[in-house]
Amino acid sequence: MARSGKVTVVGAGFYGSTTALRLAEYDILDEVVLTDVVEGKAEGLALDMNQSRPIEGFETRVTGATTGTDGSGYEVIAGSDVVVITAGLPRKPGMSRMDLIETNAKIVRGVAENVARHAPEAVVVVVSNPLDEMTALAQLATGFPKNRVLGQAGMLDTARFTNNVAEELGVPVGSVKTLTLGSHGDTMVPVPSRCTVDGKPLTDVLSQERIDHLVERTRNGGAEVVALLKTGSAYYAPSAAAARMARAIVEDAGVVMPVCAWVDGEHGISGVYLGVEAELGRQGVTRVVESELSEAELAALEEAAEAVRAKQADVKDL
Ligand SMILES: NC(=O)C1=CN([C@@H]2O[C@H](COP(=O)(O)OP(=O)(O)OC[C@H]3O[C@@H](n4cnc5c(N)ncnc54)[C@H](O)[C@@H]3O)[C@@H](O)[C@H]2O)C=CC1
Ligand SMILES: CC(=O)C(=O)O
Repeated sequence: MARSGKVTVVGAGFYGSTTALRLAEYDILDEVVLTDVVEGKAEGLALDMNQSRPIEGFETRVTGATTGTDGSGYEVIAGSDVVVITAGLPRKPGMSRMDLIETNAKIVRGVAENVARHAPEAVVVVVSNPLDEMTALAQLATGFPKNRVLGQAGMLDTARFTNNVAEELGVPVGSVKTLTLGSHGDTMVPVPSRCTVDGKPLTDVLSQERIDHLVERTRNGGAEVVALLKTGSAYYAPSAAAARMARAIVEDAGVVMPVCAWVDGEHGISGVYLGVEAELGRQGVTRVVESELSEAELAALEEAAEAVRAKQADVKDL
C-alpha cells in the first residue's frame, strides 16, 4: 500500500497523543510527528504507539521529539503537510474556554512562530482553546495565507449534536445528520433546520421542547465532559475530528466539513474566523460554503461573528 504525507501534532497531551495515534492507524501517511515541551513525553508515547503497530497492523511510523520554547528540536517538523496545534492548557470544572486565553496565547504564539520557521508550506489546524481566538492568533503569528490556517470545532460540535439526537431517539448515529456552526463557545450555533433522521426533518420526529434541550446540551457538550472528568477535557471525539480534517487535507479530498475558517463575505459576514462549512484540500480551505440557514439561524451566526470578532482583534496584543 502506498503511503505518503507527513503530519505533525504539537502537544503530546490527551488531545495530541490520541490525534497522533488515530492518524497513524489510518495507515495512509509516511510519518506522524508528535512533539511536546516535556522532556521525553512525546518520545515515550511515540515508542508505545509504534509498538502497537504489529498488533493493529499499520506501518505509519510515529516520531516523538522534545521541543523547547526557544525553538530547539523543531527541525523534526520540516516537510510537514499539516501541523495540528494542540499545545496549551485544558479547562477545569467551572472554567470557560475564554479563561485559558492569556496562558494559551503565549504557548500558541510561540508554537506558531516555530511552525512558520520550520514548516513554511504546512496547513495549520488549531485546536487549542479558546479555539476561535487561537486560530486567529496562529494565522497572525505564522503569517500564512488565511486559507492555510483553520481551526477544529464544528466537526466536534456537530458530532455531539448528532450523538445527542441519536441517543434521544434510540436510533443509529448513522441515520442522523446534523450541523453546528458559529463559535466554539457561548455563541455556538447548532442548526436544527439542517438536521434529519432517516431523511426526515428533525421537527417531524421531535417536539420543539426536546429539540431546544438537545441544542442546549450540544452547546454545553464540552463542559458536560469536563464536569465528569474533573481533571481535563474531552479528547476522543475532539481527536477524531482533528484527525479527519488533517486526513482530508493530506488527501486533497475536497470534502465539505464544518470548521473554523476565515470568512470573507460568505453569509454577508467578513473579516473573522468563524465556524462555517468549508471544502478542505491540499491548500487548507479551498472554499467556504454558504449553508442554507433559517432567518433565526443566520441571525445567530451573525451574532457569533460579532462576539468572536472583538476577541480576535485583541489577540495580537496577548
Ligand atoms: N477545539 C476543540 O474542540 C477542543 C480543544 N481542546 C483544547 O486542546 C488543548 C489540549 O488539550 P489536552 O491535550 O486535553 O491537554 P493536556 O494538558 O493533556 O495536553 C497539553 C499538552 O501541551 C503541552 N505543551 C504545553 N506547552 C507547549 C509548547 N509550547 N509546545 C509543545 N507542547 C506544549 C503540554 O506539555 C501538554 O502535554 C487545550 O487547550 C484544550 O482546551 C480540547 C478539546 C476540544
Ligand atoms: C474542551 C473543548 O473545547 C470541548 O470539549 O469542546
